[in-house]
Amino acid sequence: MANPSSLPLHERITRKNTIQRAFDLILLFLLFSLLVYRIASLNNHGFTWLLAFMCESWFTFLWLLTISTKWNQVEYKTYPDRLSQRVPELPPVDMFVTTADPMLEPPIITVNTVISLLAVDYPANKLACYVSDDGGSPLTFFSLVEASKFAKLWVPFCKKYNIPTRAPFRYFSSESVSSSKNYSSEFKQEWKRMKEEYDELCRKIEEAVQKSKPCDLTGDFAVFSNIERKNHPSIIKVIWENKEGLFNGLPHLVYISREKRPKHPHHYKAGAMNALTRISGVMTNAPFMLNVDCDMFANNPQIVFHSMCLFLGIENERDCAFVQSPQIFYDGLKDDPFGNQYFVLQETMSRGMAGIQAAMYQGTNCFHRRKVIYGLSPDESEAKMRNLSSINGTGINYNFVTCFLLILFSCCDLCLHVLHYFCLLGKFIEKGLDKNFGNSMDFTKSTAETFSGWKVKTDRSNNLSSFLEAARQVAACEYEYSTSWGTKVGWIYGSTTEDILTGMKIHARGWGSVFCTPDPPAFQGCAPSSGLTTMNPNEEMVHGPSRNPFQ
Ligand SMILES: O=c1ccn([C@@H]2O[C@H](COP(=O)(O)OP(=O)(O)O[C@H]3O[C@H](CO)[C@@H](O)[C@H](O)[C@H]3O)[C@@H](O)[C@H]2O)c(=O)[nH]1
Ligand SMILES: [Mn+2]
Repeated sequence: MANPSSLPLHERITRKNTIQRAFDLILLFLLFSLLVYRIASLNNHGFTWLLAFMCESWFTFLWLLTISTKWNQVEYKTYPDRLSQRVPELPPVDMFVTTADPMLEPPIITVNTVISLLAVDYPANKLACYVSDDGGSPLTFFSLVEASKFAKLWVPFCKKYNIPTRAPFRYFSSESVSSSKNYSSEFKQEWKRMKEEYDELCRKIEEAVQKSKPCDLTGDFAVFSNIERKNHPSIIKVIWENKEGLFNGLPHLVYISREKRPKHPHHYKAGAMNALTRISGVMTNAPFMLNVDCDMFANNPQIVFHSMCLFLGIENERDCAFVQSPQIFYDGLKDDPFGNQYFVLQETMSRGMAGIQAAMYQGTNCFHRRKVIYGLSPDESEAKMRNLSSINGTGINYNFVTCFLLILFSCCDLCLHVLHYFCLLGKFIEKGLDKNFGNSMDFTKSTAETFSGWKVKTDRSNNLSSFLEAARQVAACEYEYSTSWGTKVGWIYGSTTEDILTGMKIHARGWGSVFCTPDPPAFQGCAPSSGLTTMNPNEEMVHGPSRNPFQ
């Protein structure tokens, strides 16, 4: 039997699509025959023949592109069970959820997404969930506070009984255990309690939705009094902190509403993602970041493990800047009359693109390497790791004065620490990195950690609240001025489809990416129920990038 520690974490399997390829080639042959026929008889016909020839040439060109995106479809099979043998310590992951309007995106949906993330099978002390609320709404904050209370019961229940669906609204809509004989009476009792607790949570949120204010705006809620949606300071609240760093506890949960002022552009979702990146950088600074829309819950509790099999198992880091999972919708209409499931896009094109070089970034259901979002190319990343990791004391290029000081103070731990810190920052400022990322010392320091491959590390252990002031600073609307946020760093501005621009920019730097399709599906969302609501995002997707092609 093979040694378990030498088994691969994933396999790349090429799909057999011989019949499909044969059909595609026959069609291509027919198209070329038509073009040849047009050219051959062009003289006998007039301008209309030429026009038809031009149109058909364009169509043939598009057909060639379509074939090439579908030609080499690949699938990645992941083996999460092997992770514990191969990786002694799993890396932390910061999870981002964005919401913008509690009326259009009901808080109970956002809450379910958040709960499903808090309950994933991954060491809880390696996870932090950040919720960005562009609505600046006390209702969203109230719902999250209540959700965190419910999650303290729900998460242990899910882990104890290995519950397959961890978004409670989905779980309770499909499972009814009271009449079934297959369950133990202990489970039935706990299930009943969970159901009651969840119903209570729904009731509280529903009540809050009906009122003009969800509760008295005092205490933690006082910041929400007298603010407008588009005119308020940064609001950052640590709702729950896994202070003891419990492996089986509840991950950190942080509420964020970045500063908004009428005269400052906020850049929609891309702006929210960049604020989330900076705030999480200051607070937990995990090397991997997951981003989901508020209506996309984690459907496969093992999804973080699956993604880690790809990130950590890939031979060459440059082949995996991000791990994208498809957007799949539950309870879709039979035969998908409005095309909500994007079957061709998800099933053939995305797998085909992954086979050529890289899966597309779809804006949600995606894990990124933090350093990729910071704008590094694969070559720069390798160079920086070599260069900056040396600051940690192994082969550092200290000058004479520093060496003298080092010897002088070597008996004093504190002085060494301070010296080390200034060397690190000095190197950053010398390289101009602070100009790209803005002038927050805490954030600059966290970027240095990211670039060094976490060989230099600040002890942030479980003291999120002490970073609140720094977090507010990087959430301010003026923070990005004269920096590279939105152009070279972070999510790219200037398009309604920030995902396509950001993904293309990452690929243009030389990174590849991977399409992750575990069973059951990684994430699921709520499908639009009418044709018109489907057409909106489709129109955005098709026209978004071309509205600003030079970004
Ligand atoms: O100012 C804003 C606007 C939107 N959002 C959030 O961005 C997400 C996506 O916005 P939505 O209007 O729902 O767009 P969709 O068309 O449903 O989303 C698809 O298309 C977007 C643009 O291409 C991608 O960003 C999304 O990830 C992708 O799911 C949602 O969570 C919103 O809450 C913000 O946080 N701030
Ligand atoms: Mn949406």
